[in-house]
Amino acid sequence: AEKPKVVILATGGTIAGTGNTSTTTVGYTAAKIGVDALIAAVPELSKVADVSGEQVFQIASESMTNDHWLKLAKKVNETLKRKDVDGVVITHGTDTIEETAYFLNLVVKSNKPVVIVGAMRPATAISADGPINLYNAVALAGSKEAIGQGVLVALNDEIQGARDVVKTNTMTTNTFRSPELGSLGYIVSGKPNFYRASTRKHTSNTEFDVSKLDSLPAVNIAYGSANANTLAIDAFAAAGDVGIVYAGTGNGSLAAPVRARLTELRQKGIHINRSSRISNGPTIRNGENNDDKTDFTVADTLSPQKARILLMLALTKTKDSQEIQRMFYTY
Ligand SMILES: NC(=O)C[C@H](N)C(=O)O
Repeated sequence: AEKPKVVILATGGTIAGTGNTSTTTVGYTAAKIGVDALIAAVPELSKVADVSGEQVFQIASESMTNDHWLKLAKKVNETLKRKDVDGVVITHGTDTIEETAYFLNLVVKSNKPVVIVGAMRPATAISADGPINLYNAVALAGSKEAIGQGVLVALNDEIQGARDVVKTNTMTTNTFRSPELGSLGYIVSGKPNFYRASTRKHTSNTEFDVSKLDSLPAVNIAYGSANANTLAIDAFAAAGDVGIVYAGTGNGSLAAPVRARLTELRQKGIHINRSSRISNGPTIRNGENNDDKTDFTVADTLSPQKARILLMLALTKTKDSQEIQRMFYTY
């Protein structure tokens, strides 16, 4: 049978990183190796797909920006439109992999597989995880099973959905988890096994279109703690942010002075989304906070960093809080 055609779009990260010695697993340099060398290091790729590579960026993913995302999304959409392409793999740093995955999950206009992959150990390390992760990602991107599943993250033999995946450990290779809601499946000897699917809309079924956008609305995240003050949110408002995601304590709860100032900022037209600094459970509307009265929205189970993405995209479509809240329950 003919092999699937998979394009690897490389963006940098530790998967393309090099250290001084084979035992260097911290203090290495990310984003050093080009896409051709990444592919050449895994000759087994040719068993599962016809692969070609393209270097899109060469950065550590902590430096990923909205502009990078818009360029990458356009590149992915362009690539997936090609009749001679069955799926795309994106190599990426792990620090913001979950954010890029969720952004693409909302703006890719295709049912063809998109798989994002990274590594926790640099390419030069003993037992580097990059090569097996890349092999699994290519196998997944070329599979029939991955069609229509939304953007997927594949590391450590696991398949995670873009919406729910989180980096949960700063250094281990099993860092990617979808806490409580669960991973989607496993890749066993290059064969994907799916056990569940996301019920939230994604890719071809969203209302977002970035094809004509060259920037995204300014939205930043402020973080709640004991002794919270309004310095960060005041600075965001002064800088012209049109939205603020507040990573509140507990169920997105807000310290009294923070709540008062956010209420004023909402009245001035800035959109306020309550999320939680807790990594599990939904931020619920109208709990201790009367969101109907303050006209805030809540993030549901999205982390603050993913709520920022959805709020930016929502603000490209509407300024209406009820509409935005609907989107938070849809995607
Ligand atoms: N493991 C990694 O890829 C971390 C690196 N700082 C990055 O995100 O690019």
